[in-house]
Amino acid sequence: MSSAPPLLQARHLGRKIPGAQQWLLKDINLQIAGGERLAIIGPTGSGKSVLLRALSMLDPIDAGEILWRGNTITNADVPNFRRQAIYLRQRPAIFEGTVATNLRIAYSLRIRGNLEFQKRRVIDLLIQAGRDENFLDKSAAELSGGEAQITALIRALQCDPTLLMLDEPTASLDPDSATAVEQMVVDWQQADDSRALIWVSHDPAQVLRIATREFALDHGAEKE
Ligand SMILES: Nc1ncnc2c1ncn2[C@@H]1O[C@H](COP(=O)(O)OP(=O)(O)OP(=O)(O)O)[C@@H](O)[C@H]1O
Repeated sequence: MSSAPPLLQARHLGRKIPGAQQWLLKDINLQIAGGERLAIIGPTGSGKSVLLRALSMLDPIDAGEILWRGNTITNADVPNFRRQAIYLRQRPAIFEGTVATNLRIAYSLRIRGNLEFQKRRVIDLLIQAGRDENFLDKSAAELSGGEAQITALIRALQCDPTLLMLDEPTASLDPDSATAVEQMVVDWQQADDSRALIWVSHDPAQVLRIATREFALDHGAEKE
């Protein structure tokens, strides 16, 4: 029986403080396959965000390698990787205009040129996140932190990634909104078993609700 390589894999991954010798991440080995929802957990300052940024190829690494579907990701592979693996930081980038402008903007990016804005699907996602169609006309400048997170998340989901990497996506949401957003993301993953999710969280109750597996960090290394 042949087994497919994992979607994303880190082998002996290390990252130092830029310009210094001190390690931020040390000898990280992890992998995630389609169908999985991996929670990265650990105390404040343990390196969760640094790890997610490294895995999403946003920061250079100083040791080891990152593989996508079994192949090391080279600079030339990054656009293709970004089409399939979307990373969302805790405070998302929001552009001028309305929420709708922000959702349409994903399609103006060359790497996603074959996709079209699907209003019905967007409205369904908004409803799932506890908003409605009127939210599309809201000025982006007036969005709260939590509303910006919802906007960025829906912008990512409508791009049909294979892997979604989320850094505390509910950090600015009230408990009800957070639960709704958790369910929206879990539903997205469960709709297709080739999809996978990495979710940084420091909330054990949330991890129990969303994750199929955990990866615990402590001082930049996997917790024993
Ligand atoms: N570029 C950098 N230069 C120096 N130190 C850094 C750099 N980036 C991150 N750090 C440090 O690395 C440690 C881990 O940071 P990180 O943001 O990954 O923590 P975290 O586990 O996500 O914490 P939190 O739960 O508070 O979000 C912190 O001590 C942080 O100050």
